[in-house]
Amino acid sequence: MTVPLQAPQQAIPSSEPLRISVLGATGSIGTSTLDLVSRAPERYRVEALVAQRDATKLAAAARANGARLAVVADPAAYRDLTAALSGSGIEAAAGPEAVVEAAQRPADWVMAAIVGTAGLAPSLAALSAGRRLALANKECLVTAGELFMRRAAEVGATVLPVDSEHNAVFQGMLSGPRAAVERVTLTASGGPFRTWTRAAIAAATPEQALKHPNWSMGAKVTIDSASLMNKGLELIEAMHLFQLDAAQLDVLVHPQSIVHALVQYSDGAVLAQMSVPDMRVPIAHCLGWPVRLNGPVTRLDLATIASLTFERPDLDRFPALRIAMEALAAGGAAPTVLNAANEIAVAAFLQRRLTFPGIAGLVAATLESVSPGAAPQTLAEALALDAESRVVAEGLLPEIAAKAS
Ligand SMILES: NC(=O)C1=CN([C@@H]2O[C@H](COP(=O)(O)OP(=O)(O)OC[C@H]3O[C@@H](n4cnc5c(N)ncnc54)[C@H](OP(=O)(O)O)[C@@H]3O)[C@@H](O)[C@H]2O)C=CC1
Ligand SMILES: CC(=O)[C@@H](O)[C@H](O)COP(=O)(O)O
Ligand SMILES: [Mn+2]
Repeated sequence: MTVPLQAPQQAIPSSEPLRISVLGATGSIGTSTLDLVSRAPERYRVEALVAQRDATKLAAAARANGARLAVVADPAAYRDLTAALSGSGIEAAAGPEAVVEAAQRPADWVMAAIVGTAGLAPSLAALSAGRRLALANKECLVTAGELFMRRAAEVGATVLPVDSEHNAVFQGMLSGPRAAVERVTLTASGGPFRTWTRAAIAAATPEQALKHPNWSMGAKVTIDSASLMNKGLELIEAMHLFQLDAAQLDVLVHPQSIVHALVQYSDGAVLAQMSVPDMRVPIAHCLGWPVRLNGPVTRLDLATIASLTFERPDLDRFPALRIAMEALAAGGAAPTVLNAANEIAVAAFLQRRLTFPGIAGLVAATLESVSPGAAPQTLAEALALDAESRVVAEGLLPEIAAKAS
């Protein structure tokens, strides 16, 4: 099984607490997940919580939720973690192998919310162990979507889409039949620069780019939203999750972020999924699946919102979306190169080593310099091409930074 596009007719019996693990527990998605879990502690048993190096936050979350194991990827944070967990009885571990082991630990439900390609090996490990995987980490699918979804099918693992648009598509497709789905539209807020001129965007600072109009998220996805690269990554993510062709997918800018996606059927019906922009809605959908939980979010009040507006994306002012669409159409390993270059470019922009337009510039230049070839078929192949693309992008960075300044 992959994304379960038919809801079971009966709820899965649940006399035992659901054993859950959260990869990326200290981040925006991880925190929202644990917020839901902490509201019904009798229903869940927290197994493993994983972060990169924020030992203080991780230990606090582990204590608050009675986790069995807390893991930091960065071995340098291990001492702080053991100190913060002292006397709690919670096991501590560190290093990339410990992260993969935590992902494979017996659990009924695993949230994959590590940011970037760093999340690929642990997410794949959880999937390969047959866990029900709530997938927030879109970079996994952009880098290695073919092999990721193939592995899910081979082991019969369930993949539940967490990304708000993909969760909306998942909900829209449940009305089925799958074969009657004609078109899928992902909405984009347009980001903080939606109405800015090209000249103003060229001078945008990290602080300005980090001010998302509607969502509170980690830095990397927030910068991707500002460049619209996020929507490009999401088109590739949707293609893999729902086995769609590039021609069946499109993007509509919707500044209110109330409608998250549209699924159009062969009879002309279009299903839209709506909610206030709060990730606890799609996370709760995945946590409860196939049952609907009672969610804590503000209820949608359309009369107060009054108007929902839609416009086409401007690919001239936001070239990152065009580049991602071209990588999607090119297929093969182009998305792997695109994702790696984008991770380098976003980090460089946040470090003020690159201008905002330099993000798209560096991704385009990297795609021109690396011959992508066929889509990676193994984790080793995906990680090798990812590493090679990062080296190329780092090498091109000074030239692109000079050009774009
Ligand atoms: N935030 C959102 O609303 C949405 C996010 N997503 C996707 O979900 C993923 C997570 O996003 P978000 O929560 O915003 O990101 P954050 O930056 O807020 O959190 C990232 C998490 O990953 C951990 N982490 C980073 N690197 C590693 C590593 N090498 N090994 C182990 N853990 C690591 C961080 O730990 P530490 O704190 O120690 O650094 C942190 O817990 C991204 O792929 C994003 O695109 C998708 C839709 C919406
Ligand atoms: C919440 C979520 O799913 C993000 O990926 C969101 O899509 C970001 O907003 P944009 O629509 O601005 O990209
Ligand atoms: Mn999204």
